[in-house]
Amino acid sequence: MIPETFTNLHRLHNTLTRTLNRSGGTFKWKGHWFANMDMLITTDPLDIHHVLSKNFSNYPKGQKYRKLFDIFGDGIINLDGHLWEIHRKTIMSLFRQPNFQSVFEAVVWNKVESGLLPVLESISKTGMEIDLQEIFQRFTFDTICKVLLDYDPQSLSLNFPYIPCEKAWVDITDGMLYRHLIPPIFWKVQRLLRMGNEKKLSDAYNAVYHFVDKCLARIQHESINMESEHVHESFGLVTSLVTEFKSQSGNFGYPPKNFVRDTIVTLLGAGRDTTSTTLSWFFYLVAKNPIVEDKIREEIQTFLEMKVDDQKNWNSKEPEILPSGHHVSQNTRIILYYYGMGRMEKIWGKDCTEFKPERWISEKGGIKHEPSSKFVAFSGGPRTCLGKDMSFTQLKIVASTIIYHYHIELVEGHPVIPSASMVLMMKHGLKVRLTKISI
Ligand code: HEM
Repeated sequence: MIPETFTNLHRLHNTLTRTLNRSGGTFKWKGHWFANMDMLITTDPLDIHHVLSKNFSNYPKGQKYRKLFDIFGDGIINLDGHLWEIHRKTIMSLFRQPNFQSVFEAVVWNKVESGLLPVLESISKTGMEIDLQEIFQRFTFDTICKVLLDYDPQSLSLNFPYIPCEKAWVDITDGMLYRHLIPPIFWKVQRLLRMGNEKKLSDAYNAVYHFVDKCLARIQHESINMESEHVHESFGLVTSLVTEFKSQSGNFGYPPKNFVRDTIVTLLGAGRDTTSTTLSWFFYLVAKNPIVEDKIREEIQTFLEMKVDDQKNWNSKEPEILPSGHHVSQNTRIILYYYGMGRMEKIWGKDCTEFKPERWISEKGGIKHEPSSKFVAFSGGPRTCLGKDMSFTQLKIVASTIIYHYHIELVEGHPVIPSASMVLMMKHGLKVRLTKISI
């Protein structure tokens, strides 16, 4: 049953969403006794608010989560309690440094000019089809590496170089989901024997660690050989990470072993496929709705003339009853089902599956904001995504650059379906043809 579920994940999502729509948004699933995997799947905004915000302290991620996402080690995504608080404050204060946003913007613009536009220009001239998803994965990999590690691997170049760490993330996000779908005992045995999905994961982990360790060794080497007053200017993030950890942790003292590596790997993982996948689905929808493409282009033009935005697991520490009336205990794995949430008639109305960007625009013409318990793409409560602003910067710059310069046409007959991965990438990529717009 599991391998079939895995290969037909998009059908599973559709069936699950239909069932949730019929059952009022939440249902409980009793797993096999040997798997110890009872599940409560919910799309109910009140339950989501309860778990993520109101009774946050009763829903730590726990050891099970940490074992599933072992690639991130002691990175923020795996932590609970006091250590999580320190990591959160540390990363927040780095991302909120006065010049951080402008440095990030500069990195993104630079990649647009040195990588994205030359590649699109060259491909559009030949009239060949391209996989836009791959372009976005390479783009976001280069920018996140540059910001975190002060190193641009230039994976988005005309010769499309093979960089093991860049490719490894696809195996990691697929493999993580596989671990979620099978009883833990199975993947643990596979890991012990280094076979199947676990062999692939282990190779992918090694590729990531090798890349990150090499970059960190270079930073360390260069910082030793540099005049102390220049260290901060060049290697801001890694150096500041340790300094900031010490200041945030008070008497906690020195960062744990592997602190820098785990943090960098976590931020690489958090920052790459999330943004590239968002861009891929955005362009898929835009290409299917040319009127929207035209409207966006018109807006960019006006703007320029004037010179002037998955799913998660939680366990309950103490048994309790959720707002939807469902009882949860320590053995209930709670799935906050984000895919289904975006398709719930109860939340968004009968037209919830139609592409209507205007639903996000208020009567006065501004952006209509929804509470994070309803629009949960960036999570909510104390664990809200820390890279939301970064990803919006990147999404806006890339989307407007491409729409301004090119008309996008989907390659007919190419199947666009979600892959079996933690971040819902497109299984076969997004094959398109580009036509240059004469400006
Ligand atoms: C469209 C892009 C993005 C989406 C949809 C997104 C979504 C999310 C979600 C759903 C979570 C909660 C995960 C969980 O609790 O298990 C999260 C957490 C997080 N995200 Fe993002 N993210 C995006 C981009 C980024 C970027 C670019 C970064 C920065 C490099 C980033 C950094 C983080 C961090 C550090 C956390 C952990 C917060 C915590 O546990 O306190 N994200 N993100």
